[in-house]
Amino acid sequence: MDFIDLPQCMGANGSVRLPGSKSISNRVLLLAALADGETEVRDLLSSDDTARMLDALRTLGVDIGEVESAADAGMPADGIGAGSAAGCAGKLLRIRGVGGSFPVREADLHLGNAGTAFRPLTAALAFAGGNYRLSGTPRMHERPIGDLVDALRQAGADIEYLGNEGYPPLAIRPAKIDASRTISVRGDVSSQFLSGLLMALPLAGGGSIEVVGELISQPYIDITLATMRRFGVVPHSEGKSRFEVPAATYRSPGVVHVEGDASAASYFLALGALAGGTVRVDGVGSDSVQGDVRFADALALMGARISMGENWIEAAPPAAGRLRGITLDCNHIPDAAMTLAPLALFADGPTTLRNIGSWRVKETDRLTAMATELRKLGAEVEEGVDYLQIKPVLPGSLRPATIDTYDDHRMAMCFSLAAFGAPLRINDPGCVAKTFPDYFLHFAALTQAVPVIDIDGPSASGKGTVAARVAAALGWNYLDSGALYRLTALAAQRAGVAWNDEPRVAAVAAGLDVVFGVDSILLAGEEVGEAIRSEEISSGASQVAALPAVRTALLFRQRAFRRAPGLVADGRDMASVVFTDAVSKVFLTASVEARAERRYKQLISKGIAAKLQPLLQEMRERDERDRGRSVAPLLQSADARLLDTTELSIEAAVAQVLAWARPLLPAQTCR
Ligand SMILES: O=C(O)C1=C[C@@H](OP(=O)(O)O)[C@@H](O)[C@H](O)C1
Ligand SMILES: C=C(OP(=O)(O)O)C(=O)O
Repeated sequence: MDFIDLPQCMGANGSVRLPGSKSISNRVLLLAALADGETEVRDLLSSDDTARMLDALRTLGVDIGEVESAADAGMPADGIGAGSAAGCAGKLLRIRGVGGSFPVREADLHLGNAGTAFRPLTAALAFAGGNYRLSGTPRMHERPIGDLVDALRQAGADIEYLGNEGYPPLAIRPAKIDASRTISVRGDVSSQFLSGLLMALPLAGGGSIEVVGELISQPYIDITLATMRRFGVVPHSEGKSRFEVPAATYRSPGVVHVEGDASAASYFLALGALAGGTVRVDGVGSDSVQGDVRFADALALMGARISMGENWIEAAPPAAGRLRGITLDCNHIPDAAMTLAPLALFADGPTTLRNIGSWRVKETDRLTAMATELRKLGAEVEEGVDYLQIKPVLPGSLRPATIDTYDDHRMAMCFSLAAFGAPLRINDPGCVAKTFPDYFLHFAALTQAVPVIDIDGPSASGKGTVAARVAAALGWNYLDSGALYRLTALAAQRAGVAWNDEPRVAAVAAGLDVVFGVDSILLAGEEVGEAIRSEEISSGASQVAALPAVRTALLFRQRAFRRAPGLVADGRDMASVVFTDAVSKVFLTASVEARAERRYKQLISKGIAAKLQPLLQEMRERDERDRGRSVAPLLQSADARLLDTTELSIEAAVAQVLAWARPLLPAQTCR
């Protein structure tokens, strides 16, 4: 399983230029493809969902060319919504419209899990007079489409379910289309059905639509109407329940500029509200056509300080105290509402997100997924049919955890925010590619991680003593990573597992039941501080540490020690593997003779019989093994400073490590 480990984050500030809006991008692509004339599309979102729409349109015979970059084109542009994301690393495309009918009349289209491709293309192709098969990911085949098919059939469309009734995949065949009678469509499962119908109706010569029952996610209909208007078709509507779509052909407006993605903005604004500084997003603002900009209102309700311009939004934490817990009907912001769930962990009281039943039929069942993963962090969560109530976690008590993301981009992005409370491992982070492939790069650039000082070195170099004292001097946490390998060796021995049995030792490492106290180490409830220091266990530790599966099993355990205000970590691969981004890296060593003598004195002082020569020999062998092992060999990282303690006192070594580190530390983490 692929994963990303996020260190606990202490602060956030800076600005992000948002990627193009997914909802606008896929609407613009479809209408530009159907229109008369050529359209230049600027700042299009480049992601899986738009790639699925582009592939489909090309398969249908639409001529789409990619041009250099938006910045190079140098032409004025009008936005869909005035707050366009100029300068964001979006694509620039030229689309030669087909003037109302796709040239390719038979095609197999794979539309991934892109609702904004699947639903509107189903509607457009139902009126296109060809033979088409539309399929998607296994999850897409679990996402309902029956209400849209029912509506299209009222106009005579010939659509067959190829799998389960009411769900993709679909077969569409040529049919006699007659949209003269009002088409009724349900809108309580997804607004994308109505959006698809609205955009397709001009292909059927126009017509009337009546929405039956409640319409969810209403602001997305405004995006649809705005995009249609931009392409020259002006529907009339009575509220959000009746629509008249004229008989008209879409006409290219020439150049279209896609504004930034308001749902993507929510993660950064939440970061600002939680951990700012101030975080600013560029590309959406008060002029945006996207309903998800109203996420900023929810943040304001929680006490965050929000400022907004036409094309930007800024968020900062409350002037005093924690965010407030809120109760909110989230029907109007179904996607951005997810971002409120991890924020609720840090509020001063419970937060209830209401009217979010549609979450159950999106990339995953988001209600259950969210509740399950929040609970892993130690939160108390109540999951209702269409609501979530989340109780906050006491400051400092969020549990480090491995978060599953269910192939849902928003789960991955939302949970990155929980790293404000604890180090996290996020599984399958690549799923963000659905709408925001670079998300984690932006997240890392905006956040300040808890600082780490790495102290690596060979055995008996004094690194443990020095590291513990540096940690005490700074008031930071301390990780003796060697102790985890020693504990693994001891636990394996006690379980009768041979130290060279890699899979079984790795399983022991993964399941270690350890509690580190100030002066104690409990293994399965038993004090083992002395037991793990024996020569036998030292040798066992060196053997199990050479097993790659054991090192992998212990990696996140070690990273979970990175808690505020800072961490001093000692070991052998802190700088090269575990905490590669440490603020200061030290390689602490001493001659092998000096180290053997130190170990000898240590043993004698504890009343343990020892001989210098065998100790020296063993230390040489251990050095050899540690240097020569294929995974994480003991070596001085290129960016680490060498500290030779052969002639140095512990006090002098501590003072040197501190003197190197102090100028590099963030101000709030220093004593
Ligand atoms: O029309 C759109 O662009 C969208 C509508 C919403 O879906 P529902 O209408 O299914 O809630 C939203 O969740 C989705 O991400 C995009
Ligand atoms: C629900 C979402 O996607 P889709 O467009 O596939 O419905 C989403 O992006 O959160």
